[in-house]
Amino acid sequence: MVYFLRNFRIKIISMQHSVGENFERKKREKKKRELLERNRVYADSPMDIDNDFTFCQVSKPVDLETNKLASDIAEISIEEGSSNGSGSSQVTVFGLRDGLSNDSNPKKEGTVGSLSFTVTNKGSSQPSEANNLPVKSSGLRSSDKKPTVRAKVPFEKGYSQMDWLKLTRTHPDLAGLKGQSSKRLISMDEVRKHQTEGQMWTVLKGRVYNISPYMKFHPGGVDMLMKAVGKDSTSLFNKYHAWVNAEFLLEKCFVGTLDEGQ
Ligand code: HEM
Repeated sequence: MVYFLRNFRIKIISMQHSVGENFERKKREKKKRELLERNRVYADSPMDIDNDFTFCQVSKPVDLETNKLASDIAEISIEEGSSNGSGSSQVTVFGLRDGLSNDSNPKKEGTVGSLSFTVTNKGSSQPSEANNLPVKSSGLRSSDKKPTVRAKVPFEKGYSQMDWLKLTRTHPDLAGLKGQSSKRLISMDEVRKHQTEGQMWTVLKGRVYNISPYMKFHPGGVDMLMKAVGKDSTSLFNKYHAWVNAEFLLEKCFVGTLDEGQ
């Protein structure tokens, strides 16, 4: 009896096992069917469905043709007025590089992300006010412009801009006024007369300075600054460095105001 009961229990347990195994197998098959179904939907996906993976949406590859076109554009204008309300804009291009400017199809359409656009090649023609397009004075690309030659000269020991600032704080009379007031009008004739060692006058933006003490401190060199002596150097100054704060640098060299009436 005991033997029979034990056998019966073993049978029940093994049945439970096979039912459990069946259940597990069916579960696995269902999962596999689902994966196969997904694989059918993403048929052109290079992913291997037998492996564990995460689905991710990969955007379309960047249009290399559009990129190439963009690198060939010399100048571009976007006409907001011609936007057709569907997020598309009219882009006018000036001066495409050689080869592209003779394109038989001067109009190109394309999209970048959600932006769609039409590119109209105007060849080498210059934009003009006549056709209501923005005008660029030279029509040259910035890379075509000649770089301004920097002619800074190395300063002698003791003649740095810091040394100059120290001197302006300590020297009692850099302008060489010898007690005379700087609140007076100075004629151009008088400026011309001051071209000697220690008294080198120049006019800058309507103010007269004695630039003699600044000579050796000038970062552009003595020779350059000598061109300013005895004359109005405003245009020369602006040509080389309109950004320089001469009012501050030459504050202690101020001798008077130019009499513009003469
Ligand atoms: C009259 C008052 C002037 C003052 C206070 C002055 C001051 C300066 C300063 C502070 C710099 C350095 C600029 C920088 O580092 O960016 C400089 C550079 C230079 N200055 Fe003057 N300058 C004067 C007049 C002139 C004049 C009249 C000429 C030309 C005839 C000239 C030619 C130059 C040149 C060629 C450089 C170096 C170029 C460069 O840094 O780009 N400067 N000057």
